[in-house]
Amino acid sequence: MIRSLTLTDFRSYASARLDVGPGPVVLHGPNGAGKTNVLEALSLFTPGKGLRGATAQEMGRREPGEAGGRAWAVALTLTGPDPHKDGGDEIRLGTGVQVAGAGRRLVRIEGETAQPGRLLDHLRPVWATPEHDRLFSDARADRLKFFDRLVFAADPGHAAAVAGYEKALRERLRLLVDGAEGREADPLWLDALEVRLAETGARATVARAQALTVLQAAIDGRSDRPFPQADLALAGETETLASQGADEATLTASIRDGMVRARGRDAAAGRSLFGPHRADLTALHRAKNRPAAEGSSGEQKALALNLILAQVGRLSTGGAAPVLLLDEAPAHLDADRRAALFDEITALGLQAFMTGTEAELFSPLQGRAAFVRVEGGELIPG
Ligand SMILES: Nc1ncnc2c1ncn2[C@@H]1O[C@H](COP(=O)(O)OP(=O)(O)OP(=O)(O)O)[C@@H](O)[C@H]1O
Repeated sequence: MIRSLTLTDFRSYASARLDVGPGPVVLHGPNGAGKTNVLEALSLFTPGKGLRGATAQEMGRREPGEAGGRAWAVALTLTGPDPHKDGGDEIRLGTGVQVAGAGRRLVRIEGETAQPGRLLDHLRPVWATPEHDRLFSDARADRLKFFDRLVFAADPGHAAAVAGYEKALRERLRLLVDGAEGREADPLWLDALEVRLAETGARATVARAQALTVLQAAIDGRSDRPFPQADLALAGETETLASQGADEATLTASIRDGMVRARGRDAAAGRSLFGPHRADLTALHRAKNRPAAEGSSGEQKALALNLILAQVGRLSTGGAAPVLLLDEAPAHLDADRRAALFDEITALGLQAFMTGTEAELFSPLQGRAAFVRVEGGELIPG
């Protein structure tokens, strides 16, 4: 459980601290006050990019006129899994850059530099942002990234498989384009890259298919809630094979084959037109029997929130505690859904950090959440 957050030269904050208890936290304040910046800081405690997908340089505080961001730090104290270990069970996590402009942020656990993947032993932030209001109708690649994040929160090996796949895909395309432009390309290297693509791609496809099954079951188990349910599917050649029960070896062979066949087309197009990176997460609004992509912002938001709540539910059953980060959650939700969301968050008994411009939007949470006013670079209780 998060006990405190400290921000140093992070985004709009010179120095700020927030102490929290076990329940939900509402961050309210005017536009540009720095509410999302707090959620972004919390989102950095998981491998990969944070909630804005920003670089380490962008996150360092800049005064007006300053060209580059400063060195910055975000620190968390957590209470560990043993509630009886009075105070001694505190864990300190930190991230940031020590030199202004550094491209890579470091992660520290108990003061020691650690692999970002180790963060998943302590905390599993899950977030929803206003961008998810168009999740199902926006770009396919963003949707796949969103889904991959849900997959690897429970299956850290998935991130490595996807990263390995993407690296090999870039190298393969470079070779193909070189070949098409008359430069010599090593055929053995091309073969080796496609073997690697087939292995990592098949592993990623299996992990996605398994996560989809678990998430769908979690969504189906939430039929008594006022949020619309989605029927999820993964679209794509390899994904269809996986949904028909093909095992990893079959998927590996099929991707390898597909890659060889796609060489000419990819070289001509200068793009990789075949493979699991082309997968898409599709959703059907069950009650309406219509594609989620056709839904209004509010409908898509409610579907995405239901998916996030299903994710949080499944992560709650084992491993490090999920922490829910909801940026502008009340926007686009009608009063009933808003109240239902707050009831769920309270019922789930987990830490949730929510932002909104008006404290009144969260009035059903009075007495159940800590309210924090964000103003002038400070985090003020109340
Ligand atoms: N690197 C930085 N250095 C200094 N200020 C920054 C930096 N990055 C962002 N900001 C400032 O942070 C503010 C935006 O903060 P944030 O997005 O958290 O606001 P918000 O309270 O969520 O607003 P809204 O209600 O509009 O979503 C802007 O004023 C922006 O100029």
